[in-house]
Amino acid sequence: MASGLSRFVELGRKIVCVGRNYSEHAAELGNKVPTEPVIFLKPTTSYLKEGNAITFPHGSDNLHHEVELGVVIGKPGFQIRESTAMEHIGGYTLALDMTARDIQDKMKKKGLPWTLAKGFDSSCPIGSFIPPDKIPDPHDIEIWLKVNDAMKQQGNTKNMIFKVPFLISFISQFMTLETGDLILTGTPSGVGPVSPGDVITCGLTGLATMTFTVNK
Ligand SMILES: CC(=O)CC(=O)C(=O)O
Ligand SMILES: [Mg+2]
Repeated sequence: MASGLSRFVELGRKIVCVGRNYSEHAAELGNKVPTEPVIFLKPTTSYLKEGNAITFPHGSDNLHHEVELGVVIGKPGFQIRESTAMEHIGGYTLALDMTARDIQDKMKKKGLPWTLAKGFDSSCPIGSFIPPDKIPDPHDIEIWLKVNDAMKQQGNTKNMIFKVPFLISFISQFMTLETGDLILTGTPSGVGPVSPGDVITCGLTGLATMTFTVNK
């Protein structure tokens, strides 16, 4: 039986994303700090493993990097209480929420969903599986991203507005969380564009790094 990362990728479960979960990132894009989590989904076809290239989606000239802590669900649940939410975590991963910012801006202006801006093939590069015992507290991790060796994002998960147990509880009020589901917990500030040929390297300090190239 497959284990760890291969297990959650092979299961191909849903990707639930949290937006605007760091106040300095909400501000840099001119968004208000949310009073409840902003949630959206990526399809399972957006997963990308290391060794494969991130590809610009159709119609976009402004593709942004967003580095995020990913939480892998290890035990299914519906309407999970915040007090027991940590029991549902099977592990963690490093992830990118690649975003076609031009498409997203157009959709935001029209009040339409962000699906095409966030859910294109290769929009969810992920790193290796991190067992839960390696992260006793998901709210004390340095998270960073470089483009071609230039540091672009440097944050700490302690600055999340909505913490992981709250997010698990909130999301599961609406949809069942299944084993292998991945929750992307939002990005710190410093998001910005990438170009074809760029190399993105990112990490959770002391825990994980990963590298992806960008293709047109
Ligand atoms: C503005 C966004 O794209 C929201 C998002 O994904 C985030 O991580 O914040
Ligand atoms: Mg994001």
